[in-house]
Amino acid sequence: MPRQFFVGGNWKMNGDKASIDGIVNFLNAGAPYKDVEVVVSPPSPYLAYAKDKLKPDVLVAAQNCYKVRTERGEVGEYSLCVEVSKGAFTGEQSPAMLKDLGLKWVIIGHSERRHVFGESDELTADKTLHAIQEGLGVIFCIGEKLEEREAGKTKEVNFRQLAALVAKNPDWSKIVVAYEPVWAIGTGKTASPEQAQEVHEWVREFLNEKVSKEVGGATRIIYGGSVTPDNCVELGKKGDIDGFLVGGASLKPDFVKIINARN
Ligand SMILES: O=C(CO)COP(=O)(O)O
Repeated sequence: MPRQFFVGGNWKMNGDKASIDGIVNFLNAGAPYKDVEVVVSPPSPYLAYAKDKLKPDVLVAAQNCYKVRTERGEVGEYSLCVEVSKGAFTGEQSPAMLKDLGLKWVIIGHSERRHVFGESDELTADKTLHAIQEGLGVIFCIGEKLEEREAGKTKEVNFRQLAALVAKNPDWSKIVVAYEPVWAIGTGKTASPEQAQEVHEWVREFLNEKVSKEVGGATRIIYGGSVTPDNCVELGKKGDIDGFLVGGASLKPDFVKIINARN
């Protein structure tokens, strides 16, 4: 089955009601989005505001959520992943709450969470598991830093981040993998279509091998890092690039061109 193109807009910590009204206007004015899944991700305080105004073919994702709690068995023979829908975790939001808002997606493991807030591979995998257990889809971000790429560690870093999730045995039908090389995020330095395709191919091979050929073939692997209306068409022509996760350019009207990169 062909993989449906997927375009996400990650607004990060940007926007207020007035600017969100503007984004909603250009997204709602676009012709019905065909053959592409469109998901935008406002900051938490605006999730409900944006969702209420957007037309139904634009879905809304949160940018973060709480994790599962792992409990060891009595004799340490097994571990149990416990979902936590509420509790004393100041500043957190549970997947159950996101579902209650009618959201279908959450972004997890963005490099800004990993590197600005120090979130580990393990925590990222635990958050992903929790979101999936609650029925949400997860945009699971991976990517190497510039010094890691220069040290020849691109494959190793991306595989390590993925392996933490593979170890949790998640439902892969709920996961979109976003390859976002850290050196390309917000820098204006896009990975070339060839550079991105190379890593996407590695990721697919990794999933083929470590999970199954079915999962490798079906999982959407999207690219993020300085995607613009000017470079999206060439990137989107590559066989293993199944869409984009867009930061800065998702706040501007030309985002609609990126949504339609394959049309
Ligand atoms: O981090 C990104 C999307 O999650 C990419 O950001 P930019 O498109 O601004 O480089």
